[in-house]
Amino acid sequence: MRFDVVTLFPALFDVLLDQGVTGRALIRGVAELHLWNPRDFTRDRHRTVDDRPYGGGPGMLMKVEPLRDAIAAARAQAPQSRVAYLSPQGRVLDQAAMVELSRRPGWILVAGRYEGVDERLIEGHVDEEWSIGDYVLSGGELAAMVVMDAVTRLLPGALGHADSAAQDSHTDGLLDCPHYTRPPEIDGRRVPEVLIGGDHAAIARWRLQQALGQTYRRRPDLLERRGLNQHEQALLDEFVRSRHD
Ligand SMILES: Nc1nonc1C(=O)NCC1CCCCC1
Repeated sequence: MRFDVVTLFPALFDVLLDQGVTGRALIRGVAELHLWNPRDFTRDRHRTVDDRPYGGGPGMLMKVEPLRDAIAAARAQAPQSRVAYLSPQGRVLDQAAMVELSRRPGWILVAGRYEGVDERLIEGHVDEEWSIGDYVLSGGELAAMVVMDAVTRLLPGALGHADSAAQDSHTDGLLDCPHYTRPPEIDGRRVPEVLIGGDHAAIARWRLQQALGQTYRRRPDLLERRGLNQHEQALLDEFVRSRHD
Protein backbone atom coordinates (compact mmCIF):
# COMPACT_ATOMS: atom_id res chain seq x y z
CA MET A 1 0.00 0.00 0.00
CA ARG A 2 1.43 3.33 -1.05
CA PHE A 3 0.34 6.47 0.77
CA ASP A 4 1.13 9.91 -0.65
CA VAL A 5 0.11 12.84 1.51
CA VAL A 6 -0.18 16.42 0.30
CA THR A 7 0.37 18.60 3.37
CA LEU A 8 1.80 21.93 4.47
CA PHE A 9 3.07 20.20 7.63
CA PRO A 10 5.01 17.07 6.60
CA ALA A 11 6.82 16.94 9.95
CA LEU A 12 3.52 16.03 11.63
CA PHE A 13 3.76 12.61 9.97
CA ASP A 14 6.96 11.69 11.83
CA VAL A 15 4.71 10.18 14.50
CA LEU A 16 3.67 7.50 12.00
CA LEU A 17 7.24 6.79 10.96
CA ASP A 18 8.87 5.94 14.25
CA GLN A 19 6.26 4.11 16.29
CA GLY A 20 3.77 1.30 16.54
CA VAL A 21 1.94 -0.60 13.85
CA THR A 22 2.40 2.04 11.16
CA GLY A 23 6.10 2.47 11.96
CA ARG A 24 6.70 -1.28 11.70
CA ALA A 25 4.57 -1.56 8.56
CA LEU A 26 6.64 1.16 6.89
CA ILE A 27 9.89 -0.49 7.94
CA ARG A 28 8.65 -3.89 6.75
CA GLY A 29 7.55 -2.40 3.45
CA VAL A 30 3.93 -3.37 4.09
CA ALA A 31 3.18 0.30 3.44
CA GLU A 32 5.11 3.27 2.13
CA LEU A 33 4.64 6.96 2.81
CA HIS A 34 5.59 9.88 0.57
CA LEU A 35 4.98 13.50 1.55
CA TRP A 36 4.35 16.40 -0.82
CA ASN A 37 4.34 20.00 0.42
CA PRO A 38 2.28 22.39 -1.76
CA ARG A 39 4.70 25.17 -0.80
CA ASP A 40 7.32 23.37 -2.92
CA PHE A 41 5.00 23.82 -5.90
CA THR A 42 4.56 27.58 -5.63
CA ARG A 43 6.05 29.87 -8.26
CA ASP A 44 6.09 33.24 -6.54
CA ARG A 45 8.80 34.73 -4.39
CA HIS A 46 6.65 34.50 -1.25
CA ARG A 47 5.74 30.85 -1.93
CA THR A 48 2.06 31.72 -1.52
CA VAL A 49 -0.28 28.79 -0.81
CA ASP A 50 -3.34 30.67 0.47
CA ASP A 51 -5.42 33.70 -0.34
CA ARG A 52 -8.52 35.57 0.82
CA PRO A 53 -11.98 34.12 0.03
CA TYR A 54 -14.06 35.71 -2.74
CA GLY A 55 -17.27 37.06 -1.24
CA GLY A 56 -15.50 37.92 2.00
CA GLY A 57 -15.60 35.94 5.23
CA PRO A 58 -13.05 35.05 7.90
CA GLY A 59 -9.71 33.39 7.31
CA MET A 60 -7.92 32.22 4.21
CA LEU A 61 -8.34 29.45 1.64
CA MET A 62 -5.76 27.19 0.04
CA LYS A 63 -5.12 28.13 -3.57
CA VAL A 64 -5.69 25.66 -6.41
CA GLU A 65 -2.34 25.77 -8.20
CA PRO A 66 0.11 24.58 -5.49
CA LEU A 67 -2.27 21.76 -4.45
CA ARG A 68 -3.00 20.83 -8.07
CA ASP A 69 0.69 20.63 -8.93
CA ALA A 70 1.57 18.68 -5.78
CA ILE A 71 -1.21 16.18 -6.57
CA ALA A 72 0.03 15.90 -10.15
CA ALA A 73 3.55 15.13 -8.92
CA ALA A 74 2.18 12.43 -6.61
CA ARG A 75 -0.01 10.97 -9.38
CA ALA A 76 3.05 10.77 -11.65
CA GLN A 77 4.78 8.53 -9.11
CA ALA A 78 1.63 6.68 -8.01
CA PRO A 79 -0.50 6.37 -11.16
CA GLN A 80 -2.69 3.65 -9.64
CA SER A 81 -3.59 5.69 -6.58
CA ARG A 82 -6.84 7.60 -6.20
CA VAL A 83 -6.92 11.08 -4.68
CA ALA A 84 -8.96 11.65 -1.50
CA TYR A 85 -9.57 14.97 0.28
CA LEU A 86 -10.21 14.86 4.03
CA SER A 87 -12.96 17.16 5.30
CA PRO A 88 -16.16 17.19 7.38
CA GLN A 89 -18.05 17.35 4.04
CA GLY A 90 -16.80 13.91 3.05
CA ARG A 91 -18.23 10.40 3.33
CA VAL A 92 -17.94 9.37 6.98
CA LEU A 93 -15.64 6.34 7.18
CA ASP A 94 -16.42 3.29 9.32
CA GLN A 95 -14.53 0.00 9.68
CA ALA A 96 -16.19 -1.48 6.60
CA ALA A 97 -14.99 1.55 4.61
CA MET A 98 -11.44 1.09 5.96
CA VAL A 99 -11.52 -2.50 4.72
CA GLU A 100 -12.60 -1.22 1.29
CA LEU A 101 -9.75 1.34 1.25
CA SER A 102 -7.21 -1.31 2.29
CA ARG A 103 -7.95 -3.29 -0.87
CA ARG A 104 -6.64 -0.62 -3.23
CA PRO A 105 -2.98 -0.25 -4.31
CA GLY A 106 -2.59 3.22 -2.88
CA TRP A 107 -4.09 6.57 -1.89
CA ILE A 108 -3.05 10.19 -2.36
CA LEU A 109 -4.45 11.99 0.69
CA VAL A 110 -4.91 15.76 0.54
CA ALA A 111 -4.82 17.48 3.93
CA GLY A 112 -6.41 20.93 3.97
CA ARG A 113 -5.65 23.82 6.28
CA TYR A 114 -6.97 27.33 6.98
CA GLU A 115 -10.69 27.52 6.18
CA GLY A 116 -10.45 24.96 3.40
CA VAL A 117 -9.54 24.73 -0.26
CA ASP A 118 -10.82 26.41 -3.42
CA GLU A 119 -13.75 24.26 -4.60
CA ARG A 120 -12.22 23.99 -8.07
CA LEU A 121 -9.39 21.87 -6.60
CA ILE A 122 -11.95 19.32 -5.42
CA GLU A 123 -13.95 19.47 -8.67
CA GLY A 124 -10.95 19.10 -10.93
CA HIS A 125 -8.33 17.08 -9.07
CA VAL A 126 -9.92 15.02 -6.25
CA ASP A 127 -11.55 11.63 -6.77
CA GLU A 128 -13.18 11.12 -3.35
CA GLU A 129 -13.93 13.22 -0.26
CA TRP A 130 -13.81 11.50 3.16
CA SER A 131 -14.57 12.43 6.75
CA ILE A 132 -13.43 10.68 9.92
CA GLY A 133 -16.41 12.06 11.84
CA ASP A 134 -18.82 14.92 12.31
CA TYR A 135 -16.53 17.43 13.99
CA VAL A 136 -14.08 20.06 12.77
CA LEU A 137 -10.32 19.71 13.14
CA SER A 138 -7.78 22.45 12.51
CA GLY A 139 -6.35 20.57 9.55
CA GLY A 140 -6.72 17.42 7.53
CA GLU A 141 -3.41 15.91 8.72
CA LEU A 142 -4.77 14.13 11.80
CA ALA A 143 -7.64 12.75 9.70
CA ALA A 144 -5.13 11.47 7.14
CA MET A 145 -3.14 9.80 9.94
CA VAL A 146 -6.29 8.19 11.33
CA VAL A 147 -7.09 6.75 7.91
CA MET A 148 -3.52 5.52 7.37
CA ASP A 149 -3.48 3.86 10.81
CA ALA A 150 -6.88 2.18 10.41
CA VAL A 151 -6.04 0.97 6.87
CA THR A 152 -2.44 -0.08 7.53
CA ARG A 153 -3.35 -2.37 10.41
CA LEU A 154 -5.62 -4.30 8.03
CA LEU A 155 -2.80 -5.02 5.59
CA PRO A 156 -1.29 -8.51 5.55
CA GLY A 157 1.90 -8.53 7.61
CA ALA A 158 1.12 -5.32 9.49
CA LEU A 159 0.03 -6.92 12.76
CA GLY A 160 1.93 -9.62 14.64
CA HIS A 161 -1.08 -11.89 14.89
CA ALA A 162 -2.97 -12.04 11.59
CA ASP A 163 -6.24 -12.72 13.39
CA SER A 164 -6.12 -9.71 15.69
CA ALA A 165 -7.30 -7.27 13.03
CA ALA A 166 -10.19 -9.61 12.32
CA GLN A 167 -11.08 -9.71 16.04
CA ASP A 168 -11.13 -5.93 16.36
CA SER A 169 -14.18 -4.18 17.64
CA HIS A 170 -16.36 -2.99 14.79
CA THR A 171 -15.15 -6.01 12.91
CA ASP A 172 -18.12 -8.02 11.73
CA GLY A 173 -20.21 -4.98 12.68
CA LEU A 174 -20.07 -5.58 16.43
CA LEU A 175 -18.37 -3.86 19.35
CA ASP A 176 -15.52 -5.74 21.00
CA CYS A 177 -16.00 -8.16 23.87
CA PRO A 178 -14.38 -7.41 27.26
CA HIS A 179 -10.73 -8.48 27.66
CA TYR A 180 -8.77 -9.59 30.75
CA THR A 181 -5.18 -10.37 31.65
CA ARG A 182 -3.29 -11.35 34.82
CA PRO A 183 -3.83 -11.29 37.78
CA PRO A 184 -6.97 -13.51 37.97
CA GLU A 185 -8.38 -11.26 40.71
CA ILE A 186 -7.68 -7.63 41.50
CA ASP A 187 -9.51 -5.18 43.77
CA GLY A 188 -12.12 -7.84 44.39
CA ARG A 189 -12.90 -8.27 40.68
CA ARG A 190 -12.36 -11.70 39.15
CA VAL A 191 -11.72 -12.74 35.54
CA PRO A 192 -14.80 -14.60 34.16
CA GLU A 193 -14.21 -18.31 34.86
CA VAL A 194 -14.92 -19.32 31.25
CA LEU A 195 -11.77 -17.50 30.12
CA ILE A 196 -9.59 -19.37 32.60
CA GLY A 197 -11.11 -22.79 31.92
CA GLY A 198 -9.44 -23.39 28.57
CA ASP A 199 -12.57 -24.64 26.78
CA HIS A 200 -12.00 -22.85 23.47
CA ALA A 201 -15.50 -23.43 22.13
CA ALA A 202 -17.01 -22.05 25.34
CA ILE A 203 -14.60 -19.07 25.21
CA ALA A 204 -15.52 -18.29 21.60
CA ARG A 205 -19.22 -18.56 22.50
CA TRP A 206 -18.78 -16.27 25.52
CA ARG A 207 -16.84 -13.69 23.46
CA LEU A 208 -19.46 -13.58 20.71
CA GLN A 209 -22.26 -13.35 23.28
CA GLN A 210 -20.49 -10.49 25.06
CA ALA A 211 -19.87 -8.67 21.77
CA LEU A 212 -23.56 -9.03 20.89
CA GLY A 213 -24.61 -7.92 24.37
CA GLN A 214 -22.27 -4.93 24.47
CA THR A 215 -23.43 -3.83 21.02
CA TYR A 216 -27.08 -4.28 22.04
CA ARG A 217 -26.61 -2.11 25.11
CA ARG A 218 -24.32 0.59 23.73
CA ARG A 219 -24.90 0.75 19.97
CA PRO A 220 -28.27 -0.81 19.05
CA ASP A 221 -27.98 1.12 15.77
CA LEU A 222 -25.09 -1.14 14.75
CA LEU A 223 -27.19 -4.24 15.46
CA GLU A 224 -30.07 -2.84 13.44
CA ARG A 225 -27.77 -2.32 10.49
CA ARG A 226 -26.02 -5.67 10.80
CA GLY A 227 -28.89 -8.03 11.62
CA LEU A 228 -28.39 -11.29 13.55
CA ASN A 229 -28.58 -14.92 12.48
CA GLN A 230 -30.59 -17.40 14.55
CA HIS A 231 -27.60 -18.51 16.65
CA GLU A 232 -26.60 -14.92 17.41
CA GLN A 233 -30.17 -13.98 18.29
CA ALA A 234 -30.36 -16.92 20.73
CA LEU A 235 -27.06 -15.89 22.35
CA LEU A 236 -28.29 -12.29 22.69
CA ASP A 237 -31.63 -13.40 24.16
CA GLU A 238 -29.74 -15.46 26.75
CA PHE A 239 -27.52 -12.48 27.52
CA VAL A 240 -30.50 -10.16 28.03
CA ARG A 241 -32.34 -12.70 30.18
CA SER A 242 -29.24 -13.27 32.35
CA ARG A 243 -29.01 -9.55 33.01
CA HIS A 244 -32.62 -9.38 34.18
CA ASP A 245 -32.33 -12.47 36.39
N1 LIG B 1 -13.75 15.73 10.40
C1 LIG B 1 -12.83 15.55 9.42
N2 LIG B 1 -12.67 14.41 8.75
O1 LIG B 1 -11.68 14.60 7.87
N3 LIG B 1 -11.19 15.84 7.96
C2 LIG B 1 -11.88 16.46 8.93
C3 LIG B 1 -11.67 17.84 9.37
O2 LIG B 1 -12.28 18.29 10.32
N4 LIG B 1 -10.77 18.54 8.68
C4 LIG B 1 -10.56 19.92 9.01
C5 LIG B 1 -9.93 20.68 7.91
C6 LIG B 1 -10.61 20.48 6.59
C7 LIG B 1 -9.96 21.29 5.52
C8 LIG B 1 -9.88 22.73 5.90
C9 LIG B 1 -9.27 22.92 7.24
C10 LIG B 1 -9.92 22.13 8.31
